[in-house]
Amino acid sequence: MSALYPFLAPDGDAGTDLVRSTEAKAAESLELRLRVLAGLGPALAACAAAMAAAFRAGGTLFAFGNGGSSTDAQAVAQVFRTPHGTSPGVPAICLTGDAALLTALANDVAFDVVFARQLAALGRPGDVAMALSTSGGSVNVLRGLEQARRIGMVTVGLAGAGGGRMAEEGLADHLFVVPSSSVHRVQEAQTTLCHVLRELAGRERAGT
Ligand SMILES: O=C(CO)[C@@H](O)[C@H](O)[C@H](O)[C@H](O)COP(=O)(O)O
Repeated sequence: MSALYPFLAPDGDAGTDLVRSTEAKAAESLELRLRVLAGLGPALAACAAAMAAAFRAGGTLFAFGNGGSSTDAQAVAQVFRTPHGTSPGVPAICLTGDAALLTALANDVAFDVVFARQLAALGRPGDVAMALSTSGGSVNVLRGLEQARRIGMVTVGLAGAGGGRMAEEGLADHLFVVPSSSVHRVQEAQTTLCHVLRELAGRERAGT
């Protein structure tokens, strides 16, 4: 019987295997998150301070990514916009929420520019671009970061798998690499990093 997931323990070997593999994944996920957070403390604090300064000056956060990272970018925009205790919400927009716009840009221009073109239209110097990618190599994400830098935005990159081109090309002022080649483990750890950044930036902004 699993302590973590008793509902996953039907009779028989298949059920036992499922429980074991689920528990192994949960343990791997927890260990990775703890390791990442332990190694990135000062970098997270520096990034949160830069984000808080941007928000104090009226800046907006733009989050973007593909697939599961698109879902995570939507969660980022929601969690930064929502007030938490004494910390007010900040302007935050996810660049994958508008299907009409995304499909028009992809169909009429190119999929590689779906984030860059939106940032060209909406971004201002001092805004914050947060790019999420598990490979660090999605071209539309890299083009988005390039555009954000051209505008003079603060660029934040979350990548896995060694950081990929996002790391090689130095496209993020604040880069957080999750050392795993598992897309799912990377996404789980990135979600945690985003929540920590929101909390630290909120505290920094509130001066607590
Ligand atoms: O999330 C999953 C699988 O869980 C996929 O949808 C995954 O996000 C997609 O393959 C993305 O296109 C991968 O892009 P990236 O993370 O390498 O930038």
